[in-house]
Amino acid sequence: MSSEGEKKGTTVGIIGGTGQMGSFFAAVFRRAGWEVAVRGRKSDQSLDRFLDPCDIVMIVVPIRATVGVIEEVAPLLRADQLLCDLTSLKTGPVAAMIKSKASVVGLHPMFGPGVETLQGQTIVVTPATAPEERYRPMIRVFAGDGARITVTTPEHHDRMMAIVQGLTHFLTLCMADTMRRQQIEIEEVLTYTSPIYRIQLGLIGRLLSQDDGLYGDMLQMNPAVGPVLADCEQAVQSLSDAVESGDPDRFSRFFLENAKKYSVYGPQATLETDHLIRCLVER
Ligand SMILES: O=C(O)C(=O)C[C@]1(C(=O)O)C=C[C@@H](O)C=C1
Repeated sequence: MSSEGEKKGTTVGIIGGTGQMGSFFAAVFRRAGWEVAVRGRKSDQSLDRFLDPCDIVMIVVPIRATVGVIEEVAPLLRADQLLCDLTSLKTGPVAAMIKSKASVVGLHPMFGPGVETLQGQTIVVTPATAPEERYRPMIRVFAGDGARITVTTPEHHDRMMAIVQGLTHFLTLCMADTMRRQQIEIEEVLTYTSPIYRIQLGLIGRLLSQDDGLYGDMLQMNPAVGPVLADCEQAVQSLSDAVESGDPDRFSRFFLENAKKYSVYGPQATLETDHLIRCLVER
C-alpha cells in the first residue's frame, strides 16, 4: 500500500512466507512490482488484519499442515480475493479451499527453493472456483519469469505426482537402502563412477539431505501412490525373475517391451543426459 494507505497494484499475502519456498515466491512477486506481505509462525498481527488488504492469499506451509491452515484462513476471506496454495498434493487442499468465499486455484511448483529463478521450471495449476481471468495475472508473472505452466484437475495432478514424485522418490530411497544393506560405502562407489552414474547417485544424496517429513508426506498422503507401488513391486518381481532365469530371451522380452513403450522419449532423454554429463565433466 502507498504511504497514504491507498492501495495500488496487487497485494499478495504469503502465509508461510518466511520459509524457503515462501521467500522465493515473495521475491518473484516483488520483482514483478507487486506488494508482498509475509506471515510466519510467530506473527503478532491478527490473521484477519493480515488477510484484509490482500488481493491474493498464498498458503505455503508443509504438506501435513496445509489443510489445517486453510481451514483457519478460508472462512475469513471475501469473494473478491483469490486463495491459492503451493503444496505438493492438490485434491485435499483444493477441497478445503473451495469452502471459502474467495476464488480458488491450486498451484504446485515442481522444484525446491534451491533454484535461482523460475526459468525452465514447471508450475502445475489446478483451477477450482477461480475464473481464468482472476488467476491469469499471477500465471503471467510466473510465465514471464520463464516458468512452464501445466493446467490440470487436482485429481489428475495427484495421480501424476504418484509417478513423478512418488515412484521416483520411492525408487531413489530403495536404491539408497539397497547399497546400505550391501554395506558398501558411497565414497568407494563414487571412485568407480563416471558422470552418467553420478546423475542417478546424485538424486540419492540430494533427496537424503532434505526433509524426511516432506518426502514422507508426499509418499504417505497421496492415495494414488499405493496402486503405483503395487505395480512397482510386480515390475521388480518380473525383472528379478528374468535376471535370475539366466535366459537371454526372457530378459530381452522385458527390455524390448519397455524400449518400445519409451521409444519416443529416447532422443530427448539422450540429449538431456548428454548435456548433464558434459556439465559434470566440466566441473
Ligand atoms: O530436490 C528438489 O529440488 C526437488 O525437486 C524438490 C521437490 C521434489 O523432490 O519433488 C520437493 C517438493 C516439491 O513438491 C517439488 C519438488
